[in-house]
Amino acid sequence: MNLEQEKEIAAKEAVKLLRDNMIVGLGTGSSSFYAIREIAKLVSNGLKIKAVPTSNKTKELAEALNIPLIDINLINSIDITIDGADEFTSDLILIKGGGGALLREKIVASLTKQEIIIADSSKEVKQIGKFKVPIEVIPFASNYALNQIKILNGIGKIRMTGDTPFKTDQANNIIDADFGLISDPASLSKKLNEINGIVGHGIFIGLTSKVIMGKGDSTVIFD
Ligand SMILES: O=C[C@H](O)[C@H](O)[C@H](O)COP(=O)(O)O
Repeated sequence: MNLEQEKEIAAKEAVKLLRDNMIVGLGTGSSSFYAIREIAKLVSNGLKIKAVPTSNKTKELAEALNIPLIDINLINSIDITIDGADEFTSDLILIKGGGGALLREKIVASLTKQEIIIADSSKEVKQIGKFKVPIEVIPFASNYALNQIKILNGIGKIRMTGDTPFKTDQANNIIDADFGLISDPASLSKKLNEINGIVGHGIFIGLTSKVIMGKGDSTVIFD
């Protein structure tokens, strides 16, 4: 079983939680895309949902697959979201944002009653931090934020696409920051939130209901 198959197995398990009339958050990334494909099949077989995408890429995919969407500003809560992660611990602390979608993902997760994370078995860690923390910053504050990250003992680098800075859906920059293994994610999360110009970061704490991890040809649940 390879990691792609594990993502797919986890995605298939997660979509079993969908019911008629739910508002469903759609994650971003390769694991989420397996789930979106499964959701499209259920919709074409009559499942009645409305979906909120976490990125422009996911929105395009959902539209192409005829999944009905709803504007996030017309709703006050989301019943269930299926999203991926770059790292997770057994106590449901995550790093997200490898694809740059962390800000909308965090907002959607904050509105969500049941946040389901799907992952392959390579994403499980004892302590987060091997994967660099993605941090979204307004371009005006990029250098300031890099210096503030240094004060927090992190080494930040602006994410590039070739020769130009990667741009998020909000036209912001991403700083990928190496803090080593993070012993106190809550404290780091709070400190990053306090830096002016940083609009979001990829440490997710207290937002996840359940991780469904594909392992071999079955799933392991963390909740
Ligand atoms: O910005 C991207 C998201 O946080 C993804 O959910 C995360 O990077 C995991 O992506 P993948 O499922 O492709 O490993």
